[in-house]
Amino acid sequence: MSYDQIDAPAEGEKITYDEESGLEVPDNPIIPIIYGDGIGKDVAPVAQDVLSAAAEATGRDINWFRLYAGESAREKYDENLPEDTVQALKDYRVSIKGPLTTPVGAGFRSLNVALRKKLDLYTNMRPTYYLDGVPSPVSDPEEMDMVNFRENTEDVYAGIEWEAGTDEVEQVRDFVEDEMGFDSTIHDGSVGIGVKPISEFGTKRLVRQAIEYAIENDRDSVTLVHKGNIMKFTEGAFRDWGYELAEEEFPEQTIDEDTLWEEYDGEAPEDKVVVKDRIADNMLQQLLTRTSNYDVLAMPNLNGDYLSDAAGAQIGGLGIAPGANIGDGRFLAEPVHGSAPKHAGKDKANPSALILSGKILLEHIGWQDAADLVHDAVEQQISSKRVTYDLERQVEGGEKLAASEYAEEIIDRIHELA
Ligand SMILES: NC(=O)C1=CN([C@@H]2O[C@H](COP(=O)(O)OP(=O)(O)OC[C@H]3O[C@@H](n4cnc5c(N)ncnc54)[C@H](OP(=O)(O)O)[C@@H]3O)[C@@H](O)[C@H]2O)C=CC1
Ligand SMILES: O=C(O)CCC(=O)C(=O)O
Ligand SMILES: [Mg+2]
Repeated sequence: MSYDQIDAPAEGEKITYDEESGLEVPDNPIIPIIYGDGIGKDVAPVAQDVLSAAAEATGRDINWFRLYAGESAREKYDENLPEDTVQALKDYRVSIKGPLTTPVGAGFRSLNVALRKKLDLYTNMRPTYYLDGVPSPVSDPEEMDMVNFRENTEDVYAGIEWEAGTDEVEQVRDFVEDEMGFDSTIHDGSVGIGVKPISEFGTKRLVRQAIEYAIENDRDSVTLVHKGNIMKFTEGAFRDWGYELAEEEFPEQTIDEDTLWEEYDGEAPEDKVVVKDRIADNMLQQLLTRTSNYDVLAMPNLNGDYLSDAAGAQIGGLGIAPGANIGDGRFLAEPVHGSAPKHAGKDKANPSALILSGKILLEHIGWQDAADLVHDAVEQQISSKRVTYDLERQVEGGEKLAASEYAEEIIDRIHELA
């Protein structure tokens, strides 16, 4: 396998994939890593060290393959997302990345979204769970144990939009008003117009992953989160296709909420996953008021983006909220947070979100023992109150550590726990 400006590590083997048997993972895999922009450059190298320590403590060896995107790629390649990077992510299948900055209002489109689309990583899975000792603005943060499945390739993130003042936007306006009959719906004068595609295919493969996850992990419910009362033919269709998929493909394993009450008096049998739906604005308050009623959530792209940051705030904030992008035979771990430019280059941002994203990666390749070590070491470290600035400011008696010091102490704990 040859690339233009990068070389794969000389040591290590490739993770391979077969549609029938899934991933084949050697004990010395090559795993690509993109450090990312902003705080990515602070948290990624130290998270990498923590994950290497967990692998070594369980008798394995990760051979990291550094790839470039965003600022680092502009320096090396004079472009944002080189073909080398995309090709290596495809070739090596299981990877991890830090955050990449996207300019607001103008400039290039999101490289994070581009990667998800180019690799067809159609699900963004963001688990939100409580770690002992984590400070939280709510009284019962331990009630939060949700896994968000966010559709990753369509919705308003498809990037189909036209800028105010262009010929294109005026053509779209004419089409919408004159040919589609929405006369007087759009205000006169400057306007930007976007398109929100939500497909049956995109919805069903996302909801399928969410239901499969719920079944495999013994979860109680899958909630479809949508704004289908207003956006009837996009988010409303998302809800309808979600229920349809559950009925078509999981008739024995799922029941809907009506059946739950009519046949089971609100107590679902142990072997059934309840499929229900909530309108998105209500869901955002239910996160706070009825936290323990929710388990696995499945939703279109924008709802999932908003909801995962809001849920993360309840369990300590973006500094500890992990995630991963998942497709068929491809996986890219990535925290919920962005590049937080104002904290960049100061060795202060919390690396836990990226470390715990790496924990999802370890689980994905079947290294549960290494994943457990990472989880336990991070939890112990937070309970010790020796934490990064974001948690220190919320913990009584906390001591502030640099990101690198915090990660070193986690590595010491991994060695002690192993
Ligand atoms: N997947 C990706 O790569 C993502 C990229 N982005 C991009 O990142 C850029 C910045 O976005 P922005 O809206 O500021 O959101 P960010 O998630 O980057 O940061 C928002 C705030 O969250 C807190 N925070 C985030 N990460 C950490 C961390 N690791 N440790 C401690 N605190 C943290 C900080 O809060 P405080 O200052 O209060 O301490 C920070 O100011 C944008 O260009 C955006 O497009 C955004 C989200 C995801
Ligand atoms: O790509 C970006 O810059 C932002 C994306 C984002 O907020 C997310 O995926 O959570
Ligand atoms: Mg986001």
